[in-house]
Amino acid sequence: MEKIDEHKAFGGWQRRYTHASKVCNCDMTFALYVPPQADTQRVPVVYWLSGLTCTDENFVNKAGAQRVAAELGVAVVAPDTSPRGDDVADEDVFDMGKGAGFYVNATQAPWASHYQMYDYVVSELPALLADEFNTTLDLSREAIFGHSMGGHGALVIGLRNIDRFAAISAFSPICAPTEVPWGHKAFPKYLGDDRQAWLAYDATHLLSNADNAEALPPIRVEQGLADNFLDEQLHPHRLEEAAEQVGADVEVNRREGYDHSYFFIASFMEDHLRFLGRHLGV
Ligand SMILES: N[C@@H](CCC(=O)N[C@@H](CSC=O)C(=O)NCC(=O)O)C(=O)O
Repeated sequence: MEKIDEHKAFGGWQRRYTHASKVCNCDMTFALYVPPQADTQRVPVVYWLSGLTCTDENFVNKAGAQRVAAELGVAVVAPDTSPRGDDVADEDVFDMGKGAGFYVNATQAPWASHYQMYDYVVSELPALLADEFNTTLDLSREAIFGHSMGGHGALVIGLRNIDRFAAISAFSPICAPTEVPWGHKAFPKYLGDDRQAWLAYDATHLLSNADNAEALPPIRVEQGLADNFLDEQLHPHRLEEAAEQVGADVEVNRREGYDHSYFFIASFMEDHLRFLGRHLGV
C-alpha cells in the first residue's frame, strides 16, 4: 500500500492511498480521514460510498465531513466507486462501467474479472485497514453511509451484514434498483438476466424480507425534493413501505428545495455523522 496524498485538517489527517486489490484485480485508491483522537486511542470507522461518476475524491473535497469527524473522533473511509485501469471494461456512458460499479460482485463477462465492489468494500478493504492501521482504527466499531448509487451500496451492505454495522445512512439513495432504469441498465450487464440474482442488491427487497426487524441497524435517509432523479430513479417510498411492513427503524427526511448535489450532502453531513456517531458510541 502506498500513501499518495495527505493534508492536515481539523487537527487530523486527510490521506489518500493506493494498493493492489486482489478481488478487483487492479490497483484501487481510497481516502481516509483520521481524526486527532487517533493519536491516543483507536477510533471507530465510518465508510462513505460515493455515487455515479465519482472517485474517492468527490466526498473528500465537497462533503465537508472532516470538521465533525474530528470533533466526534471517527475515521472516515471513502473508496473509489469502481475498478480502474486500461484493462478494465467500460462503456462510454456515466451510469455503467468505470465510476458505476453499483457495489455488486459482477458475474458476467466482460465485467466479472474486475467489478467485485461488494467484496472489495465488505471484506478486502476492511481487512487491509485492520492490517495497516491496527493501532489507530477500531474495526469492531463500523457504520456505513453513502449517496445515490453509494446510498444504495450502503443500504445493501448494511442490510446484508447486520451484525457489522452499528447504523446505516444515505443521501438520495437508489432504494429499489430492480425497479428503476439505472438498475435495469446495470444489473443485467453485471449480474445476468436472472432477476433473482438482482434481488441480493435491492435494499427494499432485503428490508421487506428481514425476519427480525429489531436486529436491523437503524437507518436514516435524507432526500431532497428538488432532486431531478427522485421520481424516476430513487423511490424512497418503496423503502418506507418495506420498513412499515416489517417494523424496521427507518427515518426518511424529505427536504424542500434541495437537489441531488453535494450542496445537499454538505448541508446535512453533520446530522448524518452525529447519527452514525451516536450509534457507534461517540
Ligand atoms: N453526469 C450525470 C450525473 C452524474 C451525477 O449526478 N453523479 C452524482 C451521483 S448520481 C448517483 O449515483 C455525483 O455524486 N456526482 C459527483 C459530484 O461531485 O457531484 C448526468 O449528466 O446526469
